[in-house]
Amino acid sequence: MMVPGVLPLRAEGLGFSAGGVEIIRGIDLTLRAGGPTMVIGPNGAGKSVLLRLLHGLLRPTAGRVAWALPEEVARKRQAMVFQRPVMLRRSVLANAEYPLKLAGLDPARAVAALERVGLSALAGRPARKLSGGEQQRLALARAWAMGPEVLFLDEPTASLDPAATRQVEAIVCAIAAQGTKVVMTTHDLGQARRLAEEVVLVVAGRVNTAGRAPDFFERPPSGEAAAFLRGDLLW
Ligand SMILES: Nc1ncnc2c1ncn2[C@@H]1O[C@H](COP(=O)(O)OP(=O)(O)OP(=O)(O)O)[C@@H](O)[C@H]1O
Repeated sequence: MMVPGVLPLRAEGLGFSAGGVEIIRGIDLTLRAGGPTMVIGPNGAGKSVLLRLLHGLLRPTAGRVAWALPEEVARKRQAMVFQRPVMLRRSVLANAEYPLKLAGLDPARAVAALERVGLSALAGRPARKLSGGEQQRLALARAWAMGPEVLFLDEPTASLDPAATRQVEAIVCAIAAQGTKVVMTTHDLGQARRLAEEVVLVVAGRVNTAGRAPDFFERPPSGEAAAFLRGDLLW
C-alpha cells in the first residue's frame, strides 16, 4: 500500500506583514513531488520569508499553507537548512544524531548521513570548528538523516567558495535523487540552471512566474523574468 505523502503543498492567498509592511502578498503556489524547485528573485523580494512561511517558522498574516496531510503530521516530515546553520557545541556526529534522538529515530542513521556527505573522517571533531562548507554539509546531513519528504534550503551556498558550493550542489542532487522534494532559494542563476526542475520567480513579495526550468530559461515567461535573467531587475 502506498503511504500517503505530504505533497502537494499549497500556498493559498499567502501573505505576511510585519511592522505595517506587506512583505509577501497574494501568493498562490503549488509544490508537487519531483525535482528541485528553485526560488529566485531580487534582493529583498521575500524569498526567505516565503520559505519560512512554507516551513512553518513564520505564521501567515493572510491566507494559508496547506499540506496534503494534517499540519501536525506534515510538519514532522519536512525540514529546513539555513544559510548559516546553527551547530551545537558538540562533535560532528553528536550534531547529526541530536534531532534523530529527539524524534525517537535510530541515531545510527547519522553515521550513514555523514558518510553520504563525505564527513565521516571528521565525525569526532567539534562541529563549530568546521569550515563554512563543512558546516553546511553537516547541516544537510543532519536534515537528510531525518528522511524528510520536503527539504527547504535557504541560500545554503551564499557564503561558500566555488568548490564548497559544488560539493553542496552534489549533495542537493543526491538528496533529490533519493526522492526528497527540495525547495531552495539562491542568488546564483548558474546554480538555479544547474539544479532546477522548476523555477519560482519572486518579485516584490509576489510570485511573478512559476514553471518548468527549461521554459523559464529558454523563453522567459514575463518581462520581469527576462529582465532578471539579463541582470537588469533590481527590485
Ligand atoms: N520578520 C520580519 N519582520 C520584518 N521585516 C522582515 C522580516 N523578515 C524579513 N523582513 C523584510 O522583508 C523583506 C524580504 O526579506 P527576505 O529575506 O524574504 O528577502 P529575500 O528575497 O530572501 O532577500 P535576499 O535575496 O536579499 O536574501 C526584506 O525587506 C526584509 O528586511
